[in-house]
Amino acid sequence: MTQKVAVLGTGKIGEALLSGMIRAGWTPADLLVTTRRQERAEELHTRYGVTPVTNPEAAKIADTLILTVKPQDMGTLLDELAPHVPADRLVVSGAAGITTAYFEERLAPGTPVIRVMTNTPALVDEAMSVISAGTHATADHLAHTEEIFGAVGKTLRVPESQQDACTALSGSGPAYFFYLVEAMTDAGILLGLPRDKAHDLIVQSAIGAATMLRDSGEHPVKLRENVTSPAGTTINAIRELENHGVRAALIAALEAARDRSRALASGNN
Ligand SMILES: NC(=O)C1=CN([C@@H]2O[C@H](COP(=O)(O)OP(=O)(O)OC[C@H]3O[C@@H](n4cnc5c(N)ncnc54)[C@H](O)[C@@H]3O)[C@@H](O)[C@H]2O)C=CC1
Ligand SMILES: O=C(O)[C@@H]1CCC=N1
Repeated sequence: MTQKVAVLGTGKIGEALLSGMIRAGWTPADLLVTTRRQERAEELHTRYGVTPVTNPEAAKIADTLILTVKPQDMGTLLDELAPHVPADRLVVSGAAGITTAYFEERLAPGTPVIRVMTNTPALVDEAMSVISAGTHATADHLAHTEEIFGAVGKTLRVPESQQDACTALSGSGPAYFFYLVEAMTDAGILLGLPRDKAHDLIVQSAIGAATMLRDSGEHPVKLRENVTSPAGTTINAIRELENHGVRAALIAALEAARDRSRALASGNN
């Protein structure tokens, strides 16, 4: 039987997922989208051939509802949606912080809910999506969700108690790497390189390092030690990173992101 999937609130993450599903072979006719603005709906229809519907129509037609609005908009969406969702629909939330219990309290008793935290590399099929089942979600629901998010990268099942930490690590993770590239490019400027050349050098170094991390099987400490020659250049840079507390800053930064994810769960906007 054909499974229809609706993406409700098709912004950056919703569109990344949708486009990846189509690249992976999903039929656009089986994909529905909801948006707040009519022009956005037309744009998505023109770009992908998917069908724009209203939120209640999505609940009626689709087997799986993927909710990708901002956490702050989830309450309003659910107020509109919940009365229309039959209890046999699978509801997947892609929002930071919001718990499966939050949905279960607002949907018909027994409705299966799954919480997913993906990230923007979904745009290039390199997402990391972490998946947790709510009370009523079965192994089949988990497998179906993995199939959907597997279209845009890797998936990992985690206990829901780890979702806020995963949000801090991989959900927000790409931003830290972009920030690092931005800061290292500034360093290149300070050292007298043109910005475009500095950018290219750093980006290629990032791609090389990421590929080694993924493919070499080596621990990151070993990979870093291999770059760090006795009395060489790298150890001088590492000493400055340690002097400036960069490791502690990263730990504190990710802890702050985790705490913010927890706060979003308690409706703290
Ligand atoms: N941006 C990121 O890197 C990541 C975001 N997320 C999560 O994904 C969700 C979406 O984030 P983005 O795509 O960045 O936000 P976005 O703002 O680009 O997309 C959300 C979309 O939902 C629409 N919307 C809001 N209320 C609606 C309603 N009632 N009916 C229909 N459409 C509605 C908005 O118009 C907007 O287009 C958030 O919950 C966020 O926590 C998860 C992982 C990474
Ligand atoms: O910053 C945020 O809240 C979202 C969730 C993870 C990445 N972006």
